[in-house]
Amino acid sequence: MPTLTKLYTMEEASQHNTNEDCWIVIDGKVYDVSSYLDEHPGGDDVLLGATGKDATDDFEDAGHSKSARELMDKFCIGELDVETTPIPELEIISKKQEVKGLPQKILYISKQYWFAPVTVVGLSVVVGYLYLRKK
Ligand code: HEM
Repeated sequence: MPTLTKLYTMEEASQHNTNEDCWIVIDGKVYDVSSYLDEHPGGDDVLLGATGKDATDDFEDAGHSKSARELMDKFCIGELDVETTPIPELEIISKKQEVKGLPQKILYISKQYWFAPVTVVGLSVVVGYLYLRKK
C-alpha cells in the first residue's frame, strides 16, 4: 500500500530555526529535532547551525553511528520537495546548456568579456586626449 509522505520546501523548513522549533534537512528528508536539541551529544548549537540548508554533509562529517542513524527516524516528519527546491549545481548545468548555436555563443562571450573592448576604447580616448593637449 502506498504511504503518503508530507513534502516540505527548503524555504518552509528553513523557517524552523529556533530553540523551540528546529527542523533540519538530511539526505532529502526533513527532521523535526526540536525535542532532541537538549539531548543531542553534538550540542544544540550544531543542530541550529544546520537549519536552512542541506545538512547532509555536516551530518556525514560528524561520523554518526548506526544507532544515531536509527534514532533519526523518530524525528522524520517528511521529505524535501525537490521540485520547488533549486539545486545550485543543476542550475549551473542548465545555464551552460542554454548556450547553443554561434549567435548565442557570441552573445554569451560578449556578455562575459564586455569590459575588454570598453577598457581598450577608454584607454584610447585618454591617450588621444593627452596627445592632443600636448600639441
Ligand atoms: C536527526 C538528526 C541527528 C541525530 C539523531 C543525531 C544524533 C547524534 C548522536 C546519537 C550522536 C552521538 C554519537 C553517535 O552515536 O554517532 C551525535 C553526535 C554528534 N552529532 Fe549528531 N545527530 C543529528 C544531526 C546532526 C547534525 C545535522 C550535525 C551537524 C551539523 C550533528 C553533529 C554531531 C556532532 C559534531 C557529534 C559528535 C559529538 C562528539 O562526539 O563530541 N548531528 N549525534
